[in-house]
Amino acid sequence: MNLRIGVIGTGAIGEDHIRRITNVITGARVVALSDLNVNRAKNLAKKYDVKFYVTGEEVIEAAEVDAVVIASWDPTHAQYVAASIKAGKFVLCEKPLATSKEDCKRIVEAELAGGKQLVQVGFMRRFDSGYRQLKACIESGEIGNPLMLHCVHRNPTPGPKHTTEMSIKNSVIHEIDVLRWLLGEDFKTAQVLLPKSSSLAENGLRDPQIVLLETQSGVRIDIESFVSCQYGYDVQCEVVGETGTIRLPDPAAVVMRSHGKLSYEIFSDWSDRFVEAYNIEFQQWVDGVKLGVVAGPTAWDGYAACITADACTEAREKGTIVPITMPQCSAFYGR
Ligand SMILES: NC(=O)C1=CN([C@@H]2O[C@H](COP(=O)(O)OP(=O)(O)OC[C@H]3O[C@@H](n4cnc5c(N)ncnc54)[C@H](O)[C@@H]3O)[C@@H](O)[C@H]2O)C=CC1
Ligand SMILES: O=C1[C@@H](O)[C@H](O)[C@@H](O)[C@H](O)[C@H]1O
Repeated sequence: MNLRIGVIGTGAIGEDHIRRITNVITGARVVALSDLNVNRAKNLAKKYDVKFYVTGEEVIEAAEVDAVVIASWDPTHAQYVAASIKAGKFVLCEKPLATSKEDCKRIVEAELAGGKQLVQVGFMRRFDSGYRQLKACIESGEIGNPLMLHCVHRNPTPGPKHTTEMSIKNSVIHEIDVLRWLLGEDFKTAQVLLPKSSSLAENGLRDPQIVLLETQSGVRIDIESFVSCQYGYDVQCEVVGETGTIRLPDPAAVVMRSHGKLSYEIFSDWSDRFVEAYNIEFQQWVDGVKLGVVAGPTAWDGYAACITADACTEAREKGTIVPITMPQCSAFYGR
């Protein structure tokens, strides 16, 4: 039987997820949706023949909704995740789980109190075949212990309300999660360096930024965040180990020799670059929910990422290295 899904937030990725659930994956269908942008949401409801609700809470509480997808703006996630837990429904919340560690902590506590894992966070890079290959290679011991990671996260242009803080809490949060998963350990310090800002970064945005993280075992990581790089969407990751290095592969692309140049296309945003990862993420989420389990990054992972992102914000504001204190993870989250 199809899992009946309610979607909250039908902007860029919300619409893409509706398309994905309807046309790409199996075992689920969208039955309800809601968005502050009523016209857009109603048009989508009509296109996909699903019920429109005025509020996200109504979607969560609707009798016909088995599970919820949250794809509204970052600061709205915490309230909808909390309402989903209260309603006892599985929920896939786009990243970040919340915009502060305090909100994440409340979510973790509510889930613990309910006694059942219901929350998955949309850290889809864990499902990307390139990152999976990196993880398998690290775990094989082929390059020895990882010592340093060099990462790049570039977007052509930022969204209309993008802030200096969001470069980390909305964007670099992907690296924070996927590197924590890749290395199997938490971080112990954060520092943020602010190079000369691009003249194309508007409204006082500090861009680029360099995030420096140190893991508990001493692995050093640098992440370049550049949200107005202009030329395309570019995600890179190199792991330097004791006996070799490995690098995240770019997605397969046609190589062109023409007009005296050798070239291949660079994607313009996340939706194409990680399309396979989103598809796998959603298929596994649906399959897991039907079995009554969360099959991806948990509320605890969302909490751990947010603690690290908050430390980065503090480090940028203070201009210092900030220690990261990770609370003891409950056995409930299997760690
Ligand atoms: N995993 C990933 O790679 C990606 C994740 N995201 C995340 O997905 C979320 C949505 O991002 P986009 O689609 O790019 O933004 P968007 O601005 O295109 O869409 C967000 C939608 O949420 C709606 N909304 C805002 N507050 C609401 C509320 N209280 N109730 C219902 N609807 C509300 C807005 O009207 C808008 O239509 C964000 O949290 C973002 O961080 C976005 C892009 C990629
Ligand atoms: O999650 C995403 C966006 O919200 C964010 O703004 C982008 O920087 C990321 O690359 C994308 O994956």
